[in-house]
Amino acid sequence: MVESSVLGFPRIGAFRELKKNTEAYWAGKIGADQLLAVGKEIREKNWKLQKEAGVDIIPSNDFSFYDQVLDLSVLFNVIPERYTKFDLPQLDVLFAMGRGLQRKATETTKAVDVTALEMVKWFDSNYHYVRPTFSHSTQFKLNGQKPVDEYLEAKALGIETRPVLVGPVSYLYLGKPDKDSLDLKPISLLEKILPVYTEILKKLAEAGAKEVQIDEPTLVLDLPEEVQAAFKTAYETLAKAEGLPKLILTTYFGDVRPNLSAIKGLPVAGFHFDFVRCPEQLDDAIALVSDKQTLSVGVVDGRNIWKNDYAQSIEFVKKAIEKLGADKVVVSTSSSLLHTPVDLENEKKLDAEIKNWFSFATQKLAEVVTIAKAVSGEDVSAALEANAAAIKSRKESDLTNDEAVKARMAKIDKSLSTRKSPFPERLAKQKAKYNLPLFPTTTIGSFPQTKDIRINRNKFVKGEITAEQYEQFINSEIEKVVRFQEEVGLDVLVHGEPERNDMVQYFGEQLKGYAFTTNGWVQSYGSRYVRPPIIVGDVSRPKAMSVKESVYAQSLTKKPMKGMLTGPVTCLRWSFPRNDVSQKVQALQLSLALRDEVNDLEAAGVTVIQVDEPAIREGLPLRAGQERSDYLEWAAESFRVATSGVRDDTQIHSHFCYSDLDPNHIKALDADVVSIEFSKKDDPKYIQEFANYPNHIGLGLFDIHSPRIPSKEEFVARIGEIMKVYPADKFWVNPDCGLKTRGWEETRASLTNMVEAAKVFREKY
Ligand SMILES: Nc1nc2c(c(=O)[nH]1)N[C@@H](CNc1ccc(C(=O)N[C@@H](CCC(=O)N[C@@H](CCC(=O)N[C@@H](CCC(=O)O)C(=O)O)C(=O)O)C(=O)O)cc1)CN2
Ligand code: MET
Ligand SMILES: [Zn+2]
Repeated sequence: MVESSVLGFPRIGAFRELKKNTEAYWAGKIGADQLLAVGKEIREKNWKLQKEAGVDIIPSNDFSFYDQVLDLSVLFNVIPERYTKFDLPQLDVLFAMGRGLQRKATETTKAVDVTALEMVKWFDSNYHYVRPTFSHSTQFKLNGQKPVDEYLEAKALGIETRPVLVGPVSYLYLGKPDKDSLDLKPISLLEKILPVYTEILKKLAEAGAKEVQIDEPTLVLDLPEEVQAAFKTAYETLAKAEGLPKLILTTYFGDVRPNLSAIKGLPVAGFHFDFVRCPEQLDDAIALVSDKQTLSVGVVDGRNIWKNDYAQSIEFVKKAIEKLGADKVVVSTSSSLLHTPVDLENEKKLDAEIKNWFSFATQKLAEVVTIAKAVSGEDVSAALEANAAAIKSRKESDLTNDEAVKARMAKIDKSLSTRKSPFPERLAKQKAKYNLPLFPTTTIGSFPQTKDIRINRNKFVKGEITAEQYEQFINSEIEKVVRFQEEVGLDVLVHGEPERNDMVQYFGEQLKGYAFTTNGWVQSYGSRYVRPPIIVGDVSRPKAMSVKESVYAQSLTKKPMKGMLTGPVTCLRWSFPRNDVSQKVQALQLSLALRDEVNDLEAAGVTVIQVDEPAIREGLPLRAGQERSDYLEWAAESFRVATSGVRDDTQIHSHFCYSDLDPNHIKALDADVVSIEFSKKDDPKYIQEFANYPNHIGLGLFDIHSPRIPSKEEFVARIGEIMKVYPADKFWVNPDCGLKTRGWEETRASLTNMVEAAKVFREKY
């Protein structure tokens, strides 16, 4: 009998219970006990759901109140000193590391003021992890035993689970040195961290765990030699320790082949590979596995929502069984299901035909179980027939093909992706037109999405207020934001995006070729979730999407107003994409739709236009090579197709966040001004790299994930530091990213301080 396994299940709850309670806890509305109880309930539900679906290998320790990598940092005491000096309870230390904490002293507690750790993209997904931050003084030791507690919790429910841990090499390699230890290479800490891994693994074994899923996703990256070598050191050391559970070395999101020599012959009990992302690695994976090891075959997609093609998966798994034998093969999800919505059954508004093409996390449980049964020779013919019919229905549907879009795509050429003049000429015309001061100040687009805004939108969606009432409400929000910016003294204004539920979903909802969910939430970071819209067919724009709001905002002020759009690559990356058409084709279709929008904005008098591409780095293929250079080409081309239909004196802005960027990649977009997240970038080398960026640039000056307010002096110090290497006449002053997750009070205070700091430099230069 071939076993089925799941690498991780969404932890947000079917109706965002985790978000609601976490935020209530932060607001002081519920206590820690209640939050902990909610976590426990979610875990129990998830385990039971998997058990009832018939999954053989069920994960534990896939739950987290914020992020699984941050959990490990707390567990291993990788906690910079600045978080430990306030005597906070451990849960609050964890949240302070994740999102910063600033609060006044009370009679019983000290004042706290600490910024968050850096948050970065989890590989090429829209999930973000909190980057482990090491210093020379880091002392590894166990703080508690979360993985053991959760294993025992499941066991008490009568459910045997397989705990999940990020492995030592990936954990170190995904980290970075703290500001006080910039010369430290995290991987050099391997020997020091292995004892705590040994200790927690031993405790798991003592609690009864037979096997542990040890995630080493960095194996799908191009790794420096010392990191490759670290696998041998790590896993041979762990194998020597006595009384440890079996380890399943788990990789996902890509191709492991270039690193096979690093893991060949390692003393582990088995390997997991992602064959959805890279089916071509099957033969090598089979060859890697010794007769004592197992191969977990990831064929059910943890990153997308399309129904599994059973016929194809069964044939695939059978190839592994033929070579290795049924007892050596496990059928699995490709990665954790964290990246998919919880349950398709909670979608009440999806068109029935389209809904039948989808599978969310709960449905995927049945998929791994059915495939495992099928390859074990059990009769699952009814499920196979229904599946084949759904796959066929999608292939043949008229909903996916649009001849007009295809005809327009065929006509894309160089003229469509080149601005009329090179940057220096455009710059001269833009300077004359906008006459901005040195160190111009601006924001990235969104202003606080208050409860009031969400409630009004919710009423509108439910039909409790009319379209006119809603429009009036949005207009009053726009006016408030415009007046606020004038008052604070910002130079280039925004309308604040109050009409948008999300920067991608909002456009998806207006584009043809898309489907969207009402409850398909996926965790993006901490308590922030998204409902990625789903690209089901060829994409086009039936009518203008953002012109009305931007024109209204511009009508309220003499200062330049930025039109605000989400770029083609980001629309693609933050949607669930089609898997029957290339990403390039989907991005170019989106770029044509956006080009029309950009041109309409210009024609309506909105002539500073920001086209955000925060996901451009995330889309970069994980390994260097042909696929990566192709991506860089088509990603930049799509941006330019969207933005190059405008006059020279129309100023195109773009914005990027959450990644280590390469200025050369950004250069290819040829935007006039870019703003990038920067406040957590401490490495002077990185600042230097951006000093050579040819067009104008705003290096983000404060972290917008944290409610913390930087003082004017802090801004002055930071700008001063950057000015040591940076040409003053190219520098814009702005936050890291949009302010939608912030409250008004912090927003007002931070922006006031930021503008005051800009004035200091205007006088100086
Ligand atoms: N797609 C996407 N990816 C991104 C980003 C982004 O902005 N969008 N930013 C970066 C960081 N990631 C982020 C992801 C989400 C959020 C975020 O703010 N999400 C909101 C939800 C946004 C949303 O869809 N809001 C809807 C629904 C809001 C809602 O919950 N409404 C209530 C009703 C109103 C109420 O009582 O509050 C309900 O449905 O129950 C709306 O405004 O209309 C949240 O989790 O709170 C921010 C950053 C990278 N990736
Ligand atoms: N314009 C968007 C905003 O300000 C850009 C966000 S990038 C994640 O929210
Ligand atoms: Zn951003």
